[in-house]
Amino acid sequence: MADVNTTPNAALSLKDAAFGYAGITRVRGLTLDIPAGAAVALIGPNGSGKSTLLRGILGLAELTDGSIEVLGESPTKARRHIGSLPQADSRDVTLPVTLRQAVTMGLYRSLGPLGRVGRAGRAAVNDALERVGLDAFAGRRFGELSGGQQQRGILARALVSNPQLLLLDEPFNGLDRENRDVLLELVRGLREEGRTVLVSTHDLEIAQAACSHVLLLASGHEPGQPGHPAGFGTVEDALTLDAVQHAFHDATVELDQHTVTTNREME
Ligand SMILES: Nc1ncnc2c1ncn2[C@@H]1O[C@H](COP(=O)(O)OP(=O)(O)OP(=O)(O)O)[C@@H](O)[C@H]1O
Repeated sequence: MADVNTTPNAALSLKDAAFGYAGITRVRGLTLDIPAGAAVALIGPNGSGKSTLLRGILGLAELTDGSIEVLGESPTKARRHIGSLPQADSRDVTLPVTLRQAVTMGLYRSLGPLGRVGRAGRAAVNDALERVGLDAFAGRRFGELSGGQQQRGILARALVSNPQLLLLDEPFNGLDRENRDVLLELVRGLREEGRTVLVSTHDLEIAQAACSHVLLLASGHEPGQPGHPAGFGTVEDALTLDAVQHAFHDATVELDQHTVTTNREME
């Protein structure tokens, strides 16, 4: 098991990095090393650039300034070691396939679309389904599963290739308590295995319950200006009322042992 405090390797290294689209920077000023084995909660108001940063790590948003190394490589080269769960509104859940087939698609990057899924591949699919607690649903049509089950299924697809780095974009949104607890336990388990996890969330309880580190992003001072970091460190050091208030500037924030609420942005 990797110890996040002593692991010298950075899973992710950003130096004054900025990301955006069509030459327009949407999040900037990112200088940080994320230790291998850390679970990082990515927290910030709507539009502060959380998804853009996650897409930048995948090489899907443009690096408009600075530099980035992912698992010691460029984002594109590192992609084969990354499992990702995109935000719910960008997921295609209409595929006419079973849950097992949907999860098997997570192996295609290593096999190629025409490659054969051998015994090891089938075992990996079974393991991934078991991890998210959906082995009993493997033969169901994906579209017939509940929203929470679909979300867990997509997570199984991200896990099936045994990725070193997981990027989860608001995976807890809209989940009921049962689905949320399964996911929370899973994030803890991934971290214990020494994988690195970045999870964007509006729920500070998740940061406190499952993450070792937190990266707070604030939105630009004027509409259209890029987001920027408002704090990075261990959950104990960086998840302070001051830092959260800075990230959510004009919002009223309450931070207690379990929740942070603001008068906007967070549900
Ligand atoms: N594909 C895109 N093309 C151009 N601009 C984009 C694209 N995706 C996001 N943006 C813009 O980038 C900025 C940051 O958006 P992003 O989705 O990264 O924020 P976020 O912090 O993830 O917000 P939310 O909490 O609402 O998901 C926003 O101004 C958004 O309009």
